[in-house]
Amino acid sequence: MITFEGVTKRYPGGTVALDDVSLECQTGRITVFVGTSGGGKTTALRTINRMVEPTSGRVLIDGKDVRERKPAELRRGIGYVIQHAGLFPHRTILDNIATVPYLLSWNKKKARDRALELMERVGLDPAMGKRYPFQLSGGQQQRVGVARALAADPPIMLMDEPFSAVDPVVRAELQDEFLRLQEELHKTIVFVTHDIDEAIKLGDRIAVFQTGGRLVQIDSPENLLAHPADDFVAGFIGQNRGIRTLSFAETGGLRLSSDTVRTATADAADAAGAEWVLVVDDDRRPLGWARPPEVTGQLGKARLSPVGPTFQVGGDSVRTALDAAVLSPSGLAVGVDETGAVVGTASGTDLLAVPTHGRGGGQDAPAAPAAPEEPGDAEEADAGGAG
Ligand SMILES: Nc1ncnc2c1ncn2[C@@H]1O[C@H](COP(=O)(O)OP(=O)(O)OP(=O)(O)O)[C@@H](O)[C@H]1O
Repeated sequence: MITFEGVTKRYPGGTVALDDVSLECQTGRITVFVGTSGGGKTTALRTINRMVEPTSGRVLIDGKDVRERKPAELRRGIGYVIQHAGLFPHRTILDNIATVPYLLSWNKKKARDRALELMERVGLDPAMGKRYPFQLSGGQQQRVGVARALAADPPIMLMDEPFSAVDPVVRAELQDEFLRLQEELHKTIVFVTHDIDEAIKLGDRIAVFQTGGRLVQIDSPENLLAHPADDFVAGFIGQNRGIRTLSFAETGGLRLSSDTVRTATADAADAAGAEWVLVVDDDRRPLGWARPPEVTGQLGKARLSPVGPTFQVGGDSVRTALDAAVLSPSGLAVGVDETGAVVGTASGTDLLAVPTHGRGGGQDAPAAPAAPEEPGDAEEADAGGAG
């Protein structure tokens, strides 16, 4: 657990980057810092590994003040990933990943074996190990950055906009793989982003910072969407709040209808009353939508409209199912099981009747307003270090 206790940071010149921030980052979970530009997210992140020293207040890791530990030793136990990866340009990919193991005096073979293992873990071909950073794409460089941060298996990872510099498709891939990796590794992760969608996708908890370094709300994504603490948070989350809330509603309990489902060999007369029927093969795989009033003979012989996106019952959220309904020619979403066989269909109204409930995690009190203080004179510590 990482604990911020009344942390304030005033830079020389008077800028208040953090204003009496108190919060907890739970062990083994992802806490995301979001908010306006200049809201203090990066400053907050860097107080954890002592790249920034607070003017007042304390940061504790598992109850111990980080100031009791030497910065270099502290940082070896904390992975750090930044935008553009920050790789050493004149070192090979393998040596970049092995940076911290080398610092820890592992022998060269062990360090390189670990680097190779991590390349596979983050989805990189180990053959790339001999290349230099400039010979990799932006997305590949970010993967190297993640591998490097994981090299010494630190329990904590600090990630400062790690996926911001890549295009949206690569970004979504990196996010998905990051979540898969976290399911295996259970690191305590603090992740900075300015992108609320990224925060909602990745965060177990989201901390929203406002200009002036004020923590406005820390909450689960569901609660943040459902109960923004104030107009600032509501505005920051933006429109589509209701639709986004549906990302957390599960389709497992949905009652699906089979009334509209027919096999390809069925006769159109059998579905005469229906405006649309979903035609399926013998394994109940969806083939397409037919309009019985316009079809004579076997349904499978009719001109079928494409099924469009489907949703996996119990696996996908109501938001995905609703998207499938909107894009379906019939207005009905097609629910399938894990083999792709049709379970049944649901209308938009059926889907919206599903209760949305949280994944857990109560609403914390927002940070108290700052007490006025004299400007501090703490200087920023060494801002380098890849560990
Ligand atoms: N070394 C520094 N010296 C003086 N002021 C600083 C320093 N670093 C940051 N600041 C100021 O502190 C405030 C918070 O900066 P910080 O980088 O933490 O914000 P942020 O929320 O991460 O912003 P962004 O989303 O734009 O990266 C800003 O006003 C910034 O200009």
